[in-house]
Amino acid sequence: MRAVSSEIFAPGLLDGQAALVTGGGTGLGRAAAAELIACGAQVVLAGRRAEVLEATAARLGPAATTATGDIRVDDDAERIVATVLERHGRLDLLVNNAGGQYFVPAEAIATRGWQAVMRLNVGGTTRMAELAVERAMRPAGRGTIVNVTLSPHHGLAGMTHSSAARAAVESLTRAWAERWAGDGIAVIAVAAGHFQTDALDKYPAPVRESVARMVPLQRLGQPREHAWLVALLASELGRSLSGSVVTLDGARDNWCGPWPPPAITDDGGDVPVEERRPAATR
Ligand SMILES: CCCCCCCCCCC/C=C/C(=O)SCCNC(=O)CCNC(=O)[C@H](O)C(C)(C)COP(=O)(O)OP(=O)(O)OC[C@H]1O[C@@H](n2cnc3c(N)ncnc32)[C@H](O)[C@@H]1OP(=O)(O)O
Ligand SMILES: NC(=O)C1=CN([C@@H]2O[C@H](COP(=O)(O)OP(=O)(O)OC[C@H]3O[C@@H](n4cnc5c(N)ncnc54)[C@H](OP(=O)(O)O)[C@@H]3O)[C@@H](O)[C@H]2O)C=CC1
Repeated sequence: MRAVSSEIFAPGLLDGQAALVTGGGTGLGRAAAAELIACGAQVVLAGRRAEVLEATAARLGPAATTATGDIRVDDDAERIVATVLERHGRLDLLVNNAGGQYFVPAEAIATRGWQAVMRLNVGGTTRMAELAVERAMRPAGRGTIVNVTLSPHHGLAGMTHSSAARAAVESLTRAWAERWAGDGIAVIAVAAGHFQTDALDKYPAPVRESVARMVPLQRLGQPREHAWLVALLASELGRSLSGSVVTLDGARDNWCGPWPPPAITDDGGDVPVEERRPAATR
């Protein structure tokens, strides 16, 4: 019996599927795992901290199990994928969600910091994708990989190392989609804007306090919204979206300052609208 059903998808949308969600113990990964389970999938949560994974698995119920490891370490990455196959005999969906960075001005990024961000976001994501394809998806002739990246795409002050890393992942997404199409494998990137997860607590106070104002929608994204998109991409529709970067960001990509821009607002704080020409001159 299904413990919790999806709020928006038909029951059984992902029945029989086995999914691996890296970084599945927290935030966006946990929300994605919960929605995949609500749609009928079995989910393996991967991450470095066993206790975090176990707590999430207990919360999500018997369809969730765990595999501890560091996606940057080849032996760990191999063991995580092997665990999924031993447990379920298949891997239909890899959500490459584990990733991140630290907040720092571009000119202050140390070489080791740049390398750490690249190793996690590009190296770890690449290795997990390769292993999923080699060990499970190509032999099965089918699979879907969802790579979580970052919006805005026009550069993000304080996270330029991550912007560069995620641009690389989006480029790889397009290349993999083309390369693996003949193997029945779909590859899609989800460029997440600013979402309300516990991870935001680590950012400097002025960033935390103003981040929602940088989103034209004027609020942070909710993890369940991201999770719905991941479930949709795991469905049949994901196959024809292969090679795409789907941006889920409340229009953040379209504006790079606070919204509305203070310089153009009227006394009430609203964006002014131009006057229409008189009807006779239109
Ligand atoms: C003004 C413009 C405003 C724009 C505001 C936008 C705000 C947007 C916020 C919302 C968007 C949210 C996006 C998210 O992604 S939230 C998810 C966040 N989660 C994570 O980041 C988790 C994963 N992150 C990490 O594990 C680490 O950050 C890291 C990627 C660095 C990997 O850690 P690792 O353990 O490999 O690295 P080390 O700690 O060993 O460090 C290696 C070197 O990295 C440098 N470093 C690391 N941390 C810092 C720091 N806090 N400050 C400065 N330098 C740092 C450093 O060079 C390390 O080398 P050394 O140890 O030799 O010093
Ligand atoms: N929240 C937001 O606004 C946005 C988030 N994103 C991205 O979405 C993803 C999830 O973010 P969010 O949930 O907010 O943040 P979290 O920091 O909660 O998620 C990161 C997850 O990845 C895991 N992880 C980190 N490094 C490794 C590693 N080397 N090997 C295995 N697992 C690892 C962490 O678990 P553990 O430490 O136990 O290993 C954690 O569960 C990240 O890629 C993030 O950059 C993108 C845009 C916006």
